[in-house]
Amino acid sequence: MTHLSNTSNQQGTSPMPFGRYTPFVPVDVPDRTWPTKKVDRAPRWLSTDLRDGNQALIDPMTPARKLTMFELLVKMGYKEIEVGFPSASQTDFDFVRKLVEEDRIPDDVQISVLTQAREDLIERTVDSLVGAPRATIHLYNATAPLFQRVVFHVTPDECRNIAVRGTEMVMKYAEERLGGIVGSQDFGYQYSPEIFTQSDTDFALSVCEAVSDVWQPEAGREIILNLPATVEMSTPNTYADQIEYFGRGLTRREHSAISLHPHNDRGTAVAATELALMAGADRVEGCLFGHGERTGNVDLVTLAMNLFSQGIDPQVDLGDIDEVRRTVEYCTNLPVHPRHPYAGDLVYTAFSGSHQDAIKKGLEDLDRQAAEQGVPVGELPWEAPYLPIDPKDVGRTYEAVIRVNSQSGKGGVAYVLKSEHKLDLPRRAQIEFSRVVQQHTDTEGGEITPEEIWSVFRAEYLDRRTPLELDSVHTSSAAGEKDQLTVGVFVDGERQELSGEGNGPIAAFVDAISGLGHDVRVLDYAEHALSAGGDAIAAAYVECAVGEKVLWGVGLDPNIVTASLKAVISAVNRA
Ligand SMILES: CC(=O)SCCNC(=O)CCNC(=O)[C@H](O)C(C)(C)COP(=O)(O)OP(=O)(O)OC[C@H]1O[C@@H](n2cnc3c(N)ncnc32)[C@H](O)[C@@H]1OP(=O)(O)O
Ligand SMILES: CC(C)C(=O)C(=O)O
Repeated sequence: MTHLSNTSNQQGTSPMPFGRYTPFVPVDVPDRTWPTKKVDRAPRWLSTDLRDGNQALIDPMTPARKLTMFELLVKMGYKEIEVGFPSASQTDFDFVRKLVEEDRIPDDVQISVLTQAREDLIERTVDSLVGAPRATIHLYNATAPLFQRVVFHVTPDECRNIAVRGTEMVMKYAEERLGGIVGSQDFGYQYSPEIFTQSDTDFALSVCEAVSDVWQPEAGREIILNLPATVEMSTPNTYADQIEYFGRGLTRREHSAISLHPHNDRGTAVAATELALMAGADRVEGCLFGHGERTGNVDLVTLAMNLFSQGIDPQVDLGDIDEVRRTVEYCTNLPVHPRHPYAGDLVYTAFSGSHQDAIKKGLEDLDRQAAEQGVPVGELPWEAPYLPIDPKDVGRTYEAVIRVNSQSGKGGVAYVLKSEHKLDLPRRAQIEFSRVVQQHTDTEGGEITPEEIWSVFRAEYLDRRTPLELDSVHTSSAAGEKDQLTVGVFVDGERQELSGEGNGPIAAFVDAISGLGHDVRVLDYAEHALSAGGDAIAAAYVECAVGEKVLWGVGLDPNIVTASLKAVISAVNRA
């Protein structure tokens, strides 16, 4: 048995055998220009959900699920859709036939089908397209030295020849079976030097040139040269260098679309794609939510939303991102991660206190600006702490933006009370109540839902009945004189009538209950209506010193005076 010894490094011996791995050797482009370029429009998109995405599923999609996915992609606005590998299985072949025979391909959509460079497979592939209004045939063979040596047992020339022969066969069968329409405006051809990232870039270029020599691209007869990062090999900049280098060396550039097909082995497919677009690529192939072989293809949703968040039209509709996610989850039978950019369950949610505080302030600031300018918030430029886009723009709501657990502070709790119950607690009351909630989360653990926050709030401030409960209130005041007040209160369940006087009803009430031995001083007071209109409920917040303790009370009542007195009672009962 071979035993791998640990590898030494400068620090000593590592438990990881890193010495087995060879650093990637990038193509040399010292005068690269892409780092200063900007992406200012969406590329041409091709969704390969029904091919690369489907071939990598534990349970490949049933025909019904394939159709659901196709319809989703069309509805979202994808104009190029790879619908399968018709020579792989009867299911794939039949699916293409279904689209063609049932006339399901909209006029502005180009389907695409993939084949290896093998005659029997090419013939079958072309047959699947008979009667199609338009389509692209996509041929591939691997150009990397490892594949030439280990998989195909060919020399570089023989490898190039596989691509050339394959292209000739596509043209031959298309002439025969499709009436010579391949190469017309509507029937296209695509070639991929598979494993482009691991290939010698000059060699991959020479194979593409040889394929183009056969195809003879010209105006109205484009060739798509698709340069896959079949396996992502290195940092995103190295892919961008390969793409710029390839584009510079390519002849007939104006009749060739340079296409990207990135995979995500290193977790940087999105970045690699964005840099490669800066390096001059025209087109991107990927899958919704990054499905596909191993770690997946580049994620089309993230790419599109990244453009959107920079003020660029993504050319696809993600206005109901949850619906897109649900459909993809149904078709693939795989869940989308809760932290998936833009679409995950948790990505518009803040749990931690300082984030919640900043988001709450940001959303309030937008509300204020909207009110000042008399426009809906949706018409204002988006700017909010911690939220790169407005969740509403993808059909998500603010409701779930802030969730509360033991990491949360006053901002989150206050946001929940305000958004769910219209209670706008004064700052010190927020701090006080967030400590109450903190005690709850520390004891119970986990998240506390808005319903639980409300029930803790009620129990703490609104529902205490002892020692005092207000039953009736009668006030009288004359100009220049102190307020006179008579109240009926239950004292530990027993009704009593009390009277007091003071500068205002609260002072008169404090005076009235002082006879019961309650030493109360009012330190701060705030009130607001919970809603507009004559029958609105008022909320009163009173900060009191009750004996030695300083604490808040809250009262709700249609009558503002009664609400204030209830707030004082709330503080006394809490004390
Ligand atoms: C990176 C990618 O995602 S590429 C797309 C990959 N997707 C798929 O493979 C899914 C669909 N494929 C299939 O169902 C099958 O591979 C089929 C039906 C197309 C072919 O099946 P089989 O005939 O059994 O061949 P198999 O899958 O084992 O392919 C290997 C053979 O094809 C050759 N081959 C592989 N790729 C290519 C290619 N692009 N062009 C020409 N020959 C190729 C291999 O060298 C090997 O040949 P050998 O048997 O002489 O050694
Ligand atoms: C066939 C090619 C484009 C492919 O799927 C890949 O290289 O990942």
